[in-house]
Amino acid sequence: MRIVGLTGGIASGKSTVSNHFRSSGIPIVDADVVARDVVRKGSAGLKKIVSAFGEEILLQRSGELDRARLGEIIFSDPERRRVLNRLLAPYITRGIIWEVLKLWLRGYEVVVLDIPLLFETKMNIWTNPVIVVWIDGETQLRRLMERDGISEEQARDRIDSQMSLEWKRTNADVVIDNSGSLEDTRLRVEEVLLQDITMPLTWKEYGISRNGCFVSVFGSGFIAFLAYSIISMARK
Ligand SMILES: CC(C)(COP(=O)(O)OP(=O)(O)OC[C@H]1O[C@@H](n2cnc3c(N)ncnc32)[C@H](O)[C@@H]1O)[C@@H](O)C(=O)NCCC(=O)NCCS
Ligand SMILES: Nc1ncnc2c1ncn2[C@@H]1O[C@H](COP(=O)(O)OP(=O)(O)OP(=O)(O)O)[C@@H](O)[C@H]1O
Repeated sequence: MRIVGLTGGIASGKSTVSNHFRSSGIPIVDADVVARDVVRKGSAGLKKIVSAFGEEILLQRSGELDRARLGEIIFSDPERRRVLNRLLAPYITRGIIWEVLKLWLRGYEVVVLDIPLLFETKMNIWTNPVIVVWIDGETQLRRLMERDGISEEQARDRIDSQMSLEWKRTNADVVIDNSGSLEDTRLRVEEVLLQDITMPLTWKEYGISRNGCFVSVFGSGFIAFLAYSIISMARK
C-alpha cells in the first residue's frame, strides 16, 4: 500500500488539492474530520478536554464542543495548545490508523493522508511521498482572513501555531505551489497524480498491500507444503 502524506500550512489549500485527488478516485483520510469525530458529544476525547479546559468550552444549549471558543483559547496560548495536542493526539492517531486499516481491508493500494500537523506530529515517517501544499505568506494570510472572517492578528496567531511553511517546503518530497489560480493548481495536481501517486507500486509498497500480504502468506504456505512433501518423499 502506498501511504501518501499531504500537508501544508493553515489555509494553504490542502482541502482544495485533496478534493482533486478524491475526484480522481483516490481515498482521502482527513485528519480534521477525524479530529472532529474524537470530540463529538459523549466521547472520551470531549470529556478529557472538558476536564482540562472547563465547561466554558461547551455550547450551553447542545452540550457540544464550542469550536470557536476553544480555537480562541488555543491559538493565542502556546501552553494551552500543547495541553490540547497532548490530550487529543492518541485519539487522533488511533482514528487515522483505523481509517487506513479499513481502506487496506477493502483492497485500496493508494491512500492519501491529509494531515495539517503531519511534520509536527512526526507522522511523516509513515508516509511516502510527503506532498506539501505551499503558498506565499501574504496570500496565506489573506485567504485565511477571508475564509474564516478573522482579524489579521488572529490569522497570524493561527499561522504561527504551526511549523513554518518554508521549512515544510524544503522537507517535502513533492511541492504543489497553490499561490496562483485554481486552474494552475488543478494542472499541477494532474501532474503529481501521474508522477507521484498512481504509478505502479514498488515491491515494498506491494508487500504491505492487502493483496501483497495474501500472496506472501499463501506463497510461504505453499512453499512450506512443497518442501514438506519433497522431504517426506525422499525419506520413503
Ligand atoms: C481548535 C479547534 C477546536 C478549532 O476548530 P475549527 O473548527 O475552528 O477549525 P478546524 O478543526 O477546521 O481546523 C482548521 C485548521 O486549524 C489548524 N489547526 C487545528 N488544530 C491545530 C493545532 N492544535 N495546532 C495548530 N494548528 C491547528 C489546522 O491547519 C486545521 O486544518 C480544532 O481545530 C481542534 O480541535 N484542534 C485540535 C485537534 C488537532 O490537532 N487538529 C489537527 C489535526 S492534525
Ligand atoms: N488557488 C486558489 N485561488 C484562490 N483561492 C483559493 C485557492 N486555493 C484555495 N483557495 C481558497 O483558500 C481558502 C483555503 O483553502 P483550503 O480550505 O483548501 O485550505 P486548507 O489548507 O485545507 O485549510 P485548513 O488548514 O484550515 O484545513 C479557501 O477559502 C479556498 O477556497
